[in-house]
Amino acid sequence: MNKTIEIIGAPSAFGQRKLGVNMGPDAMRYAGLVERIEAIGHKVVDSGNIESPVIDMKVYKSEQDGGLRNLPEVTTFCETLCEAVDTSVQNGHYPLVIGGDHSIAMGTISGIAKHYDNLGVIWYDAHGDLNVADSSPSGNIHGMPLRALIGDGHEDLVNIGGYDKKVKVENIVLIGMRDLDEGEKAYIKEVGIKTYTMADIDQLGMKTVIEQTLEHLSNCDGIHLSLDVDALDPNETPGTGTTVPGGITYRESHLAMEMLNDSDRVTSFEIVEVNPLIDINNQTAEQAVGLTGSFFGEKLL
Ligand SMILES: NC(=[NH2+])NCCC[C@H](N)C(=O)O
Ligand SMILES: [Mn+2]
Ligand SMILES: [Mn+2]
Repeated sequence: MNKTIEIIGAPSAFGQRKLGVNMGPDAMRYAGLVERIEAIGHKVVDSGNIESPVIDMKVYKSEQDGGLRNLPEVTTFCETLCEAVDTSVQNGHYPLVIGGDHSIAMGTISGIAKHYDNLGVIWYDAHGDLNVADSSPSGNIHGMPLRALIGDGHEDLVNIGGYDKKVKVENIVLIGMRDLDEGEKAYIKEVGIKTYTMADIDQLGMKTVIEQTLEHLSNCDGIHLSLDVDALDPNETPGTGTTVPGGITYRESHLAMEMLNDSDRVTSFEIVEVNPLIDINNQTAEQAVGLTGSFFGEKLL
C-alpha cells in the first residue's frame, strides 16, 4: 500500500558531545533518501529540518549540567519536533524522522503517542537509553529518552508535549542490546522489559526475534520503530558517536526491516545517530537509506 511519507529532519546534537550528528539528516538526503522512497512508489513530503537552538560550544562541551547536559536546548528542540510530528500524523502522513542524536525520540514519540491508545515501541539499539540523571555515567541525554517516555526523569523531559507516560513498559521491545549501564540493567529486570541481547539474536536468529517482537506487541494499535544506527556493527557501520563492537549486521538488519514492512504493523519510523563527521565516505548514511528502503517495501525481485 502506497503512503505519503513525511520526512522530518531533526538535526539535534545536544543529547551528546560529538559534533556532526546534527548533519545526519542532510547526509541521509545526500545519500538519496527521497529518491529511494519515491522509487518504491510512495509519495514523499520533505518538510526540511526542525529549527534548532544555536549550539553554544561552551555549554555543549561542558563537563556536566547537573547530570543533564544541554537540558534547555534538548527540551526546546523536542517540543518543536513533537508539534511537527503531531501535525504530520493529523495530516494523515507517515512520519519518518531522521536524526540527530537519540534524545529526539522524546519529541518524536511524544508527538505520536497521543494518537494511539496503546503504542508499541521497538528500540533497535546497542543501548537501552533507559538512564535517569542519577544513573547516567555521562550526563548525555541521548542515554535517557526511553526512560523519560515511560515517565521517569526530569519533569521537562517527561512532560514534552504537555503530557507524561507516553509508553507502557510492556509495550517496549529492545533489540540489539550489548552495552547497558548498571542502573539500566536493574531497571530492565525490575519492570520486565522484553529484551533481545546480541546473544539472543545469535541464538534465535533475526527472523524469530522479529516474529516474537510482533507477537509481544500484538495488542498495540500502533508501533513506532526507533532505529539507532549504533545497533549495527561498527566494522560495517562506523559513522556514529557511541559504537559498541559485536553488533547486528547490515544483512540481518535488512531482514528485520523487510519483515517489519511485510507485517504492515509499524506506523512510524525514526532513524538516529548518523554522524557524517566520524563516518567513512558517508557509508553509514548510505546504509541508513538502504534500510529505510527495505522498511518501506523495496524488493530485490
Ligand atoms: N543513543 C545513544 N547512542 N546512547 C548512548 C548511551 C550511552 C550510555 N549508556 C550513556 O548513558 O551515556
Ligand atoms: Mn545507541
Ligand atoms: Mn540510542
